[in-house]
Amino acid sequence: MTLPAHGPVLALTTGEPAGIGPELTLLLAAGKALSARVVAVGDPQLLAERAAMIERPVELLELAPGEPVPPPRAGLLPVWPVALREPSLPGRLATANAGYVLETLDVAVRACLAGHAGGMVTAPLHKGVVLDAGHAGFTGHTEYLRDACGVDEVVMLLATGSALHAREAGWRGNAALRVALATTHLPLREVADAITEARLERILRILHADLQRWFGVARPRIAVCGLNPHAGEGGHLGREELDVIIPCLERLREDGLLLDGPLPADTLFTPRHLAEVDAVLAMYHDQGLPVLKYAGFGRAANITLGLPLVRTSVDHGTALDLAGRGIADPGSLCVAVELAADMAHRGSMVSSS
Ligand SMILES: NC(=O)C1=CN([C@@H]2O[C@H](COP(=O)(O)OP(=O)(O)OC[C@H]3O[C@@H](n4cnc5c(N)ncnc54)[C@H](O)[C@@H]3O)[C@@H](O)[C@H]2O)C=CC1
Ligand SMILES: NCC(=O)COP(=O)(O)O
Repeated sequence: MTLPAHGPVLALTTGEPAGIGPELTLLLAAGKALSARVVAVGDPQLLAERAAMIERPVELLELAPGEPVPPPRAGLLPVWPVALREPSLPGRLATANAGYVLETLDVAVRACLAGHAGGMVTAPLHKGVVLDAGHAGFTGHTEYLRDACGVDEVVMLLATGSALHAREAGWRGNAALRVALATTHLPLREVADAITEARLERILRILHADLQRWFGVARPRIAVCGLNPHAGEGGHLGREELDVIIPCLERLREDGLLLDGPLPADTLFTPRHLAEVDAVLAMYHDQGLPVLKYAGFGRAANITLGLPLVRTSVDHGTALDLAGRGIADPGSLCVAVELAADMAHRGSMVSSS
């Protein structure tokens, strides 16, 4: 297989139309030429309106998936059109457009699976409006893509920009951080029951394999958080560590995985401990992500591991308060695009070898 001359094609879904996704896409296209051929998936009329609103002239080029995508050029944005269900205004959510948002994801997934794109990057969607529109059980891109790709398990990993391209094993306690989650979008009340030995084993095996595959870490060392304060204090503050996490880690260590823990999350997230490991597995969303966002909000990306395609995303949400003003920071989207390009490049090298 020949590597693409102008970088891989990446499908960039433009996200919730009332949020900052469309304008971040335009800011990205208006900036310096990228190392990938980014194709926006969204409504061309919406993009033209937002470009005028934020005063960033961008030439839109409508294409169909599979048609040749020109080399990246500042000021040019190829688009695979998906029609809004109704006109959208910044900051005003409309349930009618939830189907539009999901259709952009479907178009991107199909393009990746058909080989028309080397990966997909997602601008933020609004989970609440998708649910309000009647898509019961929708909890986010991560789970939607798992189901769309027909896999049983995926892993959400967020990484700060400085950790994304770190090829060496370990990093030295600066702001570089990779945090994966054992559970993603669950009410806190349901978290403890969701942490089973079987789930933890699947998550850790995917994390181990994809740290090798995508980050080039030959022998990943993973630190695993406890669920309870002080990792359960020997069973006095909760038994999940003794009954579930420790037995799972012991079994996986027998298979050669390098796992530390379960460790108390409060002290695990300190430079001395982080310096020893390649990634941290947090037990739930708000155990791991506040630390990651403190370390690198706006300079980090979200990666879905375990999919048969490359998917990266931003580290933030729809920021309805900023939409339409042209002041949202495109930093995380840049990181997500560059990372997806890198991953797609690696993927094509693997499949060509
Ligand atoms: N990848 C995705 O699709 C994600 C979607 N979301 C969704 O976004 C919606 C809103 O979530 P929130 O918790 O309010 O988080 P949010 O990230 O949208 O906003 C939190 C704060 O960060 C600021 N902010 C966010 N992105 C920014 C940027 N690029 N530049 C400058 N400031 C920025 C906002 O103005 C706000 O003050 C929810 O429905 C949530 O589920 C949240 C995270 C990721
Ligand atoms: N906080 C991360 C987040 O909500 C990302 O969700 P997803 O839409 O990428 O699954």
